[in-house]
This record gives sequence, structure tokens and C-alpha cells, in this order.
Amino acid sequence: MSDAFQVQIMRLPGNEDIPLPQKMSELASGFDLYAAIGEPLTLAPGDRALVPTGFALAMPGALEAQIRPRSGLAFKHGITTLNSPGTIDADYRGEVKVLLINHGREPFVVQRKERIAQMVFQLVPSIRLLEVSSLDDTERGAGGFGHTGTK
Ligand SMILES: O=c1ccn([C@H]2C[C@H](O)[C@@H](COP(=O)(O)OP(=O)(O)OP(=O)(O)O)O2)c(=O)[nH]1
Repeated sequence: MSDAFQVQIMRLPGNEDIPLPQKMSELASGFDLYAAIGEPLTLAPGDRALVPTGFALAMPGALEAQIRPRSGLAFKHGITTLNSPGTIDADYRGEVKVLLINHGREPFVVQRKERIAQMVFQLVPSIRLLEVSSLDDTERGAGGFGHTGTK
């Protein structure tokens, strides 16, 4: 793992007992994120909440982190991330937060230290936008949004 990117993680005060993000298996893509809330948080059907994780990051400029849902919570309870995938910019130094929404039919209670989402790091290519007055032709052209049919 010597070629691994180094990402700095800083626990924010009051979260000493909250586990740092963790891969639950060796080759998992995502680090599971734990809810750093004081009291249990009830999400009624349709409710959303910004849930703190208790840490902040500093990562190399070539990376971003994506906050993605956990499929088990989505399947069993309709709990997902509203802005999926959430984007953590390399220059963001605030607390990483998870925007949860309850798409289920029952209230869902988030407990302190519950694993609520996962964080996947991605390479972000360096891009320079170049303004032009015309674009090259392609077979697809401007076709989209199901123009080849949906069945
Ligand atoms: O799920 C998320 C999404 C974002 N953020 C933080 C990190 C990110 O770098 C910052 C800004 O996010 P984004 O660019 O998506 O928000 P915006 O609505 O465009 O706000 P801003 O004007 O602050 O960029 O908020 C989170 O902690 N969790």
C-alpha cells in the first residue's frame, strides 16, 4: 500500500468515541461513515437531515470524496442520501456531513455511531474548458433522453 494516496483526517472535538471511517472488508470501495449525533435522530417519512460525522479531511488536489448511500439502509428502510453522490471537495476543511432522506413509509431513528453512508474517494482529472463556436459531428448528434427508444 506504499503507493496509496495519503488523506489526512482530523477528529473534531467531542467525537473521541466515534469510530473513524472504516472499510468493512479489505477491498471495499467505500469507508463507512458513523453518525456523530448526541441524541437519536428521528426521520419521519419524507424528512431529511444533515448528519454530522465528527471529522474533517485534507486530501490531495487530484481527489474528491463521494458520499454514497448504504444499499442495506436504502433497501430495508428507504434511507438514502438526497444529494447522491455528495461531493467533498479537496479544499473543504469543514466537517463532513451526510444529507440523509427517508424515502420509506415508516419513521427511521438514526442512532449515535450508526453507519449511515459510505465515502468513496475518486480521482478528478484536471480539466480546462475551452470555448468554441461549433462542435464536431457525431452519429448521436443532439439525440438523447431516450431517442433510441426505451423498450
Ligand atoms: O454530502 C455532502 C456534500 C457536501 N459537503 C460539503 C463538502 C463540500 O466540499 C461542500 C460543498 O458542497 P457542494 O459543492 O455540493 O455544495 P454547494 O451547494 O455547491 O455549496 P458551496 O457553494 O459551498 O460549494 O459541502 C458535505 O459535507 N457533504
